Amino acid sequence: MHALERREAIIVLDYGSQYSRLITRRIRECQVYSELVPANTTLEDLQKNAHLDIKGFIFSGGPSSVYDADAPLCDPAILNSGLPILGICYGMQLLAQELGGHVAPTQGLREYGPATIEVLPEAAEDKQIFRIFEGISATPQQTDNLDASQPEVLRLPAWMSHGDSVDKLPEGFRVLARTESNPVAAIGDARGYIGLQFHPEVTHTPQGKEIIRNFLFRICHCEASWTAGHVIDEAVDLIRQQVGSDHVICGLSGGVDSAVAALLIHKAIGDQLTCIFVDTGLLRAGEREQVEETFANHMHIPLVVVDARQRFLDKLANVSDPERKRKIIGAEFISIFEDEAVRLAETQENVTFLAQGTLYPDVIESTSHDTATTAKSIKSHHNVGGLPSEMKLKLVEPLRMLFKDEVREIGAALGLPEEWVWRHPFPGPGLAIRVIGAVDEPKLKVLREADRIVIEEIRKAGIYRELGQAFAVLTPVQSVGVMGDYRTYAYLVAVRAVTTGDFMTADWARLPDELLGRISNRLTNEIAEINRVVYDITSKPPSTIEWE
Ligand SMILES: Nc1ncnc2c1ncn2[C@@H]1O[C@H](COP(=O)(O)OP(=O)(O)OP(=O)(O)O)[C@@H](O)[C@H]1O
Ligand SMILES: O=c1[nH]c(=O)c2[nH+]cn([C@@H]3O[C@H](COP(=O)(O)O)[C@@H](O)[C@H]3O)c2[nH]1
Ligand SMILES: NC(=O)CC[C@H](N)C(=O)O
Ligand SMILES: [Mg+2]
Repeated sequence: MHALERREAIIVLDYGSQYSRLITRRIRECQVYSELVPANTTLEDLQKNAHLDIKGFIFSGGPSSVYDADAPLCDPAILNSGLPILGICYGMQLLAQELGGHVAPTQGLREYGPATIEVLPEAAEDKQIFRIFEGISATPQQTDNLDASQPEVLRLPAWMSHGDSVDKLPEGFRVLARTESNPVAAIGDARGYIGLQFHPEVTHTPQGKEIIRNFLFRICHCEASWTAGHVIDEAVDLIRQQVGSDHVICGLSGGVDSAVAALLIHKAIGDQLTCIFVDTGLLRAGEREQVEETFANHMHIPLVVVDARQRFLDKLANVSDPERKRKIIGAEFISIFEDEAVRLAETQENVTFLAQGTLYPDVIESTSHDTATTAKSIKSHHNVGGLPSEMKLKLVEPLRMLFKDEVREIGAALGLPEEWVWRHPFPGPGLAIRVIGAVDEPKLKVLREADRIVIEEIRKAGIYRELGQAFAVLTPVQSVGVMGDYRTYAYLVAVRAVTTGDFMTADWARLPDELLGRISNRLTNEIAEINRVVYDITSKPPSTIEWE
């Protein structure tokens, strides 16, 4: 076992919630180290990890019901460890049942989505138990909606997703909050056992992060000391351990993720690294030149540029199914990396690793490759679910457990130029998944031009940084127009701009009318193949950010 530095940790037991890893991520945002482990992990297993100084546990939500015969439980030694435990949703129900309470299907309304919890004023009487809500208040906006005749009740918006409820408390517990339809929305006892029926880890529970902070700092007495510097040191250690003296090639795309992956690997193994940038022909206007120039100026790592434009176009000819496109592109990338590894092997020994800037959202939406979860597959991101089943190179993915904003923070700490840190993500399959349907060079040309105009106008309006992503989509729809008294029959382009923090959920951006007008004007005036422009006003969910 590698000797990692011993650090305070909160262990999250995963009962299968979509949000399990969001919990660990929220904890890390509070600068406390956290690990997600399968629900059947025992205290003894955990104690074998010398680097963990466990300060408390969180039981996640999950799809099961605790009274089912096959419901996942927890190691009794964890319950008896004397360490604080926060149970969320299923986790609260489990905690309640295992400590002698009772859980049953909810009488009356089940709760899915937004709800309002009322923190009971009498709960504040016992300061020890009330620590989880200490110092929490409604925002002025939330207070505006309050009933003035009941000023003492603290009402907070919260995200709910449950059909079971705790109907009998374990001994020593008291109810801390309720909702209109559920008398037990939060419970606690003096030892630091807390149950929340709502999800504090999602952004739809605005005070959720404060509640998690209370658990970490007031109940578990953690110190806020886990920083980007630690994450870097640890990643560097793990890379050295995994790679040894072998040579790594790193797929570099010009995006922030692969740049940060390359910097981390370079820090770990120096000149055992070669970066490879593939010109897929599916890139945006000027992108190749830009990547070459920025890389030469800022990174001191050898870069190989592969011109694979024709290869990709040939493979994609007449393919219109989005999943097939993604799989073809994923396989082509790998085949190119393997060819390059062979070429490099003429001058380097043991070229055995391929590094990618894969992030957690790529992993979770692609498949349940992540052993600790059972989430459903949405689309095959080319670098995860789109990978061929047999690969000659072994993967190094130092960012696989992180979210975009965490990667940006690490990039900044590693000295990546700000311009690069804040670049909008651009998917590896590139314009191929923004030309809806079959891809060919004439369509790519139209879209490349459209994309350039959209981004140019957004930068001019000074709102590039505020947006998570912005781009144009070339639809296969053609419609009738009139230009200079002529009839036109040309393409419909959709403009998409979203705001998001972690790219797991996103909202459509409320772009100013004038900006939308200018974009529409320029697209139709400057590109003959376009005579109609629409703006995409769907959030994710139910849509995704990309159209394919
Ligand atoms: N043109 C390319 N050449 C080489 N590798 C690429 C290319 N495009 C994508 N990749 C590889 O696929 C991975 C995933 O791509 P993805 O677009 O998610 O990440 P990124 O480009 O590094 O960052 P961002 O999400 O900010 O665009 C990259 O980290 C990189 O390893
Ligand atoms: O490297 C990538 N390979 C892919 O196959 C891929 N598909 C989507 N994306 C990017 O992932 C984020 C979420 O996108 P979706 O909401 O469309 O799933 C957004 O930032 C997308 O641009 C990809 N990135
Ligand atoms: N999201 C959850 O954790 C749900 C827990 C439990 N299955 C319920 O419906 O109440
Ligand atoms: Mg990219």
